[in-house]
Amino acid sequence: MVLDKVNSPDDLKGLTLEELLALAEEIRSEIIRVTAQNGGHLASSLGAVELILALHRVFQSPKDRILFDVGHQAYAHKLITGRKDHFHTLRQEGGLSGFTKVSESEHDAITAGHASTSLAHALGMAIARDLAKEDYHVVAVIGDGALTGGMALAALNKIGELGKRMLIILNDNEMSISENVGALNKYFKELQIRKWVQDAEKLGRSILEHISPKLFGLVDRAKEAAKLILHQENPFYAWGIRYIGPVDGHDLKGLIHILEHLKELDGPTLLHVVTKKGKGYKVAEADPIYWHGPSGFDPLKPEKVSKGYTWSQAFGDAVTELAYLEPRLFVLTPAMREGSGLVRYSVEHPERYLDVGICEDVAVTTAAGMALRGLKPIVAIYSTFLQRAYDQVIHDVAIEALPVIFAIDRAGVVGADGATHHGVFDIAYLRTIPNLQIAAPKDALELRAMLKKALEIGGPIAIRYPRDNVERAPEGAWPEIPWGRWEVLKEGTEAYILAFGKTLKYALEAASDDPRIGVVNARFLKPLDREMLKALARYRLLTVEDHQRMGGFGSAVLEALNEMGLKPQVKVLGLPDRFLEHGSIPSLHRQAGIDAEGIRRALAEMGVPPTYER
Ligand SMILES: CC(=O)c1sc(CCOP(=O)(O)OP(=O)(O)O)c(C)[n+]1Cc1cnc(C)nc1N
Ligand SMILES: [Mg+2]
Repeated sequence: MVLDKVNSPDDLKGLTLEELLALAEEIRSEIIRVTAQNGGHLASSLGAVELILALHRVFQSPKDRILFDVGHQAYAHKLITGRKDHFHTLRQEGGLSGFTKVSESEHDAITAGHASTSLAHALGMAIARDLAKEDYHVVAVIGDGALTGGMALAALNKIGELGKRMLIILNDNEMSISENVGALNKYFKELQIRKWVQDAEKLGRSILEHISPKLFGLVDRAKEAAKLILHQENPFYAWGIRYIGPVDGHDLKGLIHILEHLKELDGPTLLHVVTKKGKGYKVAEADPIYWHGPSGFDPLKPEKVSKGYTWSQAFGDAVTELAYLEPRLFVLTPAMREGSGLVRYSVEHPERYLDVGICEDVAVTTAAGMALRGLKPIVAIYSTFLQRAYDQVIHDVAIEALPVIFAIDRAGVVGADGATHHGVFDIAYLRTIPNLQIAAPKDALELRAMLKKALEIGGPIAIRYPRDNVERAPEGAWPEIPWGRWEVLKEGTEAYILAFGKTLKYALEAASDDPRIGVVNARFLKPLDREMLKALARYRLLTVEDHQRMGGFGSAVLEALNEMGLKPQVKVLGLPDRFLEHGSIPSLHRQAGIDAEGIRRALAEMGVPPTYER
């Protein structure tokens, strides 16, 4: 195997083209093999194999810095940068991260996971390089989806103005997780269709075959002039960035050739490569949406597997039905149609559905604009990605108490995607915002009740729910819910567990048949149910949440007790003040002590030990 000979990118330099092509196929097989057992970002990584080999052939990592936006497409990069013997641990507890991670390898230029960060990182690195009068290349690989993010477009604006030497590789596969959106995306498609651009490209390259790279700049300038004369208003020119392409992102020889030339150029250059998401694996090429992130499959007989009925689907079903009852309802997603359970809704209500691209800030403020003009928008968004729109929640929604609902999916630890994706800060970053209410349903029925009530009462409301399966609620069921009121699920004589959201199941398990332990579904965090809290203050109280301990639900309870002048014995269970890495959700909960065992331990520490050894 050629891969056996590759322990660092330097080992690529001595390989023949045939060996490189063979290596690409070996890498594809290894990516399929390991993703089949561990799950992971299969289609994106298969589509970037040739590009990554060409980059590491031409540039000298780690001296040259090669950045991968989102970092989910970088499995080939991991395999050729000394991690092939650990690749089987991908996304497993204690194993390799599923994204690039600075602390994992000197070849990982950035810690990624959230989209659209690579260009600003690259700008910063180029400035630092030039200030230190050092000499290395900065190369940023960014997907067409990630390029829809405002951070990326704003960074381009600055990069063009400063004219720093760097190479931006636009990996255009016309896909985000769903089909990509946006005017730029439409323009790229047009570019690929305009045969003459490709012919001009081929002409330019064939001339280069016979002349020295030095003149490449001339040809490049000539092409620029040609494009300008032909009114080829290429947005990158407006940004002051040299645009080259589109070129075939799977033509290894051609990529090496053009990268050799581009590395000689000064100033910022964007190379537009066209790739096929899922390249080299038929099922993934045919359905890059499902195979973007499969959770595991038989590599010889790859079939889609159902993950069971999820909270995301429960949300999708509820809003799809609600839209028939409430004509002003409008649902927005920042590029997460499938993940947020909105496929059915987008088909049944296309005129009241909007995928804004990977720009959560735009999603929230667009919703604010809609609310100001009479609509009732719901922003369907992962907890971790809502972090990208914090100011918009405050400035554009909460100050005017607009009727925007935040359906916060993936609230809590999310498992194999790890620290960049755990949704464990939203309570802390939302609960201090005036006018904004926060709730967490215990099941799909309560989710339906909360969504319907939230539409009726208006005002910004955040409803958070976990990455988990949930029992399906009957279609048409719209139970009433006493807004702001908690629910006692089990009476107790000595202590009460106040559980918020997902941890309720652990609380019921821990209390099980122990008459001393009561359990409360503390489903409203803002407003807290102060009346019930006051009534329970004569017991020992244990709060538990799938969220950072600091600033979470428990903090809110402590503050409320303090304001009411009540001083019961209280213990707060939550996630520790560190980043939890990737691993299985139950294992991460166990490590954090918020599972049933952890709750029992906490109760014992409070003087209410289990009635018998378990
Ligand atoms: C992994 C993850 O969380 C991905 S990968 C991905 C699509 C990226 O499309 P791109 O065209 O850049 O790459 P491609 O897959 O190669 O086509 C999204 C939207 N997400 C979720 C997401 C949402 N929002 C933000 C801020 N970051 C991320 N990572
Ligand atoms: Mg893409």
